[in-house]
Amino acid sequence: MIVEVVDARDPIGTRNRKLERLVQEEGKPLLIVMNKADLVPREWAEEYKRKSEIPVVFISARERKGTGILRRELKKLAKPLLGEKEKVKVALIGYPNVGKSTIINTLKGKRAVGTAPIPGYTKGKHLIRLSKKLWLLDSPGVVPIDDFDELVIKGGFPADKIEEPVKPALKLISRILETRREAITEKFGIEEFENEEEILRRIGEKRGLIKAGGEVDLEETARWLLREWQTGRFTLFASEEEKSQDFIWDFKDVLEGVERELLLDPRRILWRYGDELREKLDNQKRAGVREIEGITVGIATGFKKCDSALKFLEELTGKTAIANECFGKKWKGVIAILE
Ligand SMILES: Nc1nc2c(ncn2[C@@H]2O[C@H](COP(=O)(O)OP(=O)(O)OP(=O)(O)O)[C@@H](O)[C@H]2O)c(=O)[nH]1
Repeated sequence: MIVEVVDARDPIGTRNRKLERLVQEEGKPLLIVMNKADLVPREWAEEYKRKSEIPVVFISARERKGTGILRRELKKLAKPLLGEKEKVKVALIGYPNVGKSTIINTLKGKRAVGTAPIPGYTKGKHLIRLSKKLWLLDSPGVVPIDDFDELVIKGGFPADKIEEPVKPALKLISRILETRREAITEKFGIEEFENEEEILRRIGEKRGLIKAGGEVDLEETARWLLREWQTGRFTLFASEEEKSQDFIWDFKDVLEGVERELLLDPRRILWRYGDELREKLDNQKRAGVREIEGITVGIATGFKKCDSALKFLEELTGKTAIANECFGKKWKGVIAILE
């Protein structure tokens, strides 16, 4: 089976139709995995999925979202083969830097394969067990890119090592304008412009990348922009603020319990509901807030730091935490009383 890994921000640029045709001609099952879905809005992803004639799954390997769906889809597609074969091998194929190694790590659940923002990092081959008969093969980004500027945009050549970065950066800007023009305004505050070069110059001005004579250092600016793009810090879509709205509010039960018992000391709440919360705790951000007799009780989990979880609750409620208790190992959560 073939899984074509694609960058969800640039599916047109990172899908390879020739490869897809070849796989289909061979009669092998093909699944398109749009990775880095955390960098695109959900509606956009769903629209894309609806239009595709090949099965598509959106995931964020880095945020460990959607991997359950991916596993299920792999098993579903493998089903017709599983009856007749001893072992079905799943091969991940894609351009460099689309996140193949990160996907493998996530599916395996451990840090099995090295990942790095430096393109071309994956070396050698690994077989990883997905189920008794289903095996995943990690292979390097084998899809060749002929055009150098395209190679850079797709992250196939580290931005810092490019000798002449301006041309690929201008091409990237032009690609961004084509895909989603507003991103330039949202990210850099640039509303009107003559052409790509003016955009690049103004980005340099904003970042203070100025040469000795007072002119904008276009090359440094180009490298910076390409680096932002390659590492995923520059997103075409939702800003961080919009993304933080994307929470699942499912502590209703716990909060109702808290209300019933009016246990307003967070330590006691944690003691009583700790196991339940720990069970629900993973890296998916969740939060719940409830007013109980003029006091606000809030729970948030799935954060890297307790402080961030607490800050989130404070911002959400516009109140200050007067007591809180932190919990969780890798992913942290907090339960707090806010006033
Ligand atoms: N935002 C975001 N970044 C991701 C995601 N998955 C991977 N990345 C980042 O993309 C970069 C490349 O990831 P890798 O897993 O090394 O990519 P690869 O396809 O194995 O790359 P090669 O080794 O060059 O073939 C790293 O900086 C990852 O952290 C994701 O779901 N979201």
